[in-house]
Amino acid sequence: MDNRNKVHTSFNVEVVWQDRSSARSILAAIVLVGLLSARLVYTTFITNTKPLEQPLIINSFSRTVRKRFHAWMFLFNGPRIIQDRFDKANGRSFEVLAPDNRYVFVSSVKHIKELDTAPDTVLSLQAASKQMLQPVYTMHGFNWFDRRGTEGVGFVRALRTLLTNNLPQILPDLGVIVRTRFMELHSTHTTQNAKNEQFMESALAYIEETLICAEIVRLIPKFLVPFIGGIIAWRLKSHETVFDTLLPIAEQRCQERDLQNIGQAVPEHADCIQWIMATSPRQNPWTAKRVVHELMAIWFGSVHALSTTITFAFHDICIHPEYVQPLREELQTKYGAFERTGTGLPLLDSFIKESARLTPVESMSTRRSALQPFTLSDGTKVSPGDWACTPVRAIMQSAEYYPEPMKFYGFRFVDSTILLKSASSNLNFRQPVASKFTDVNQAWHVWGTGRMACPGRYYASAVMKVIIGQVLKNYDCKLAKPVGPCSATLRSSRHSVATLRLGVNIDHELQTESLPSLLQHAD
Ligand code: HEM
Repeated sequence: MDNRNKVHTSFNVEVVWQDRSSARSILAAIVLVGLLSARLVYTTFITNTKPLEQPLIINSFSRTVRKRFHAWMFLFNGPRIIQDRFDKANGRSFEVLAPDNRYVFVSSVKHIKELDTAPDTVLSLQAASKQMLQPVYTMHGFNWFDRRGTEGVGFVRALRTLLTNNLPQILPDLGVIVRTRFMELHSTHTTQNAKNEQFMESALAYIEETLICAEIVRLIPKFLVPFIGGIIAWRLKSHETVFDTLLPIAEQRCQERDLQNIGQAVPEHADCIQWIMATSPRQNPWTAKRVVHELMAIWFGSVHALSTTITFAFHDICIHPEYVQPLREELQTKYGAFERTGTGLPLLDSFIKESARLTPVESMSTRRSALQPFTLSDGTKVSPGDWACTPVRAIMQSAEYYPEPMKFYGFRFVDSTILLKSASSNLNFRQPVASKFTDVNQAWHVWGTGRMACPGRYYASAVMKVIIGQVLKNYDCKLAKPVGPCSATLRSSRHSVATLRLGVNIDHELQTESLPSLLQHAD
């Protein structure tokens, strides 16, 4: 540990929106701005203009333009707009407009329950995810059903139960992979050790491409979607590579499944492909193509939020260095037990939770797209196509649930029996009731709410502890650029733009590598 003070060189870990993709992102942004303007003109002048004989035409026109302008502003300033409306709403439901959507935000226990108990044929998470990700164009033609359960919800058991139960088998390997990967980063300067480098590259690019391209498809006028979406799908290569690489594996597994059904002995596999297959509908088992589509959707859902949350946690480690020592002490004494069980490390758990509370990836949670008209008990209407959702960031930063809500207290969630000897009162600041990062309740919507809360959260939490734990144990961490923004906003999401510098006791040159690639290796 002492030699951390002797650091004389460092390497950079650049996260999420990285150098090698920035050219692509800029190009996409230019295209996007062009499309935005086209859509603004289209919606303002074509779809919203009233007949000329109407009185107050000028007023109505300027109102429409103002409304459209605010809706477009949501793309660049979503979290602030949601916060402002939340502050004014005083616990009532409120509306936010985006260019392509009307969002109805609810934050009371009663209204959230109404969303959770609405039938899947009326309010749909699947339909909201489909609009958000445009999988037909970004995920190799995956056209999932709007209605939840049409093809089973086996993936919930696969992730919530089977994946979680297997954490003790997965975590030790994951720890080795993370350690090795970081050692490679500063010793060889290459990333050539993956089994299939092209697949790994594509699996990472696929996340960024999905985000950017789904955004374009959502914003262009509807009649252009099949045409432009088709071009995008054809131009994107990463989703094709991911699909083509996984398909033969899934085909082989399907063959093994068929052989097993007629009583033949087949190899055993303990991985997500197998669990997804095992939990697919018995009557109508999924084809290899369907299994790969499911994996691609889960891959997107897991990597994006996970890697960004980890990055923000690293950012907080850099700007709150007083937490490093107690976290290291906990890791030294308790990491082994955590690896064996997949649970534990309460200080690190609380630190990550506090980081996610103050810098959540998302400001909107529990998204449900209305398939049929829906009315909340206060009379607020959610029309087909509108979304009902919760203002997760605003709730998590509300004084109603969190004392001194805007202050970072890394250990505020730990049990009061785990008091730190010799720690300042800052470090010992506690919430009235202890809680865990994986909890789901009225004050904590990071994983959604109710019956559809994220089934991958136990895995996500454990993976974060492995990665952050390994870095804390072995490296000093600081921001390469301490001043300047650490994130960029798109709609209601924040994306990290931070660069971390990890100090090690070896000479080497600067190198950039992305955090999500660690996760690729873990897979
Ligand atoms: C920090 C990381 C993550 C965050 C913040 C997150 C957050 C969420 C949220 C907000 C939802 C929607 C729940 C609702 O609307 O009520 C969700 C659903 C889901 N998540 Fe996660 N998630 C994360 C990681 C993961 C991982 C690692 C996996 C897979 C291993 C995963 C798989 C899923 C799936 C399959 C669903 C859909 C559940 C359903 O339809 O019932 N997530 N997640």
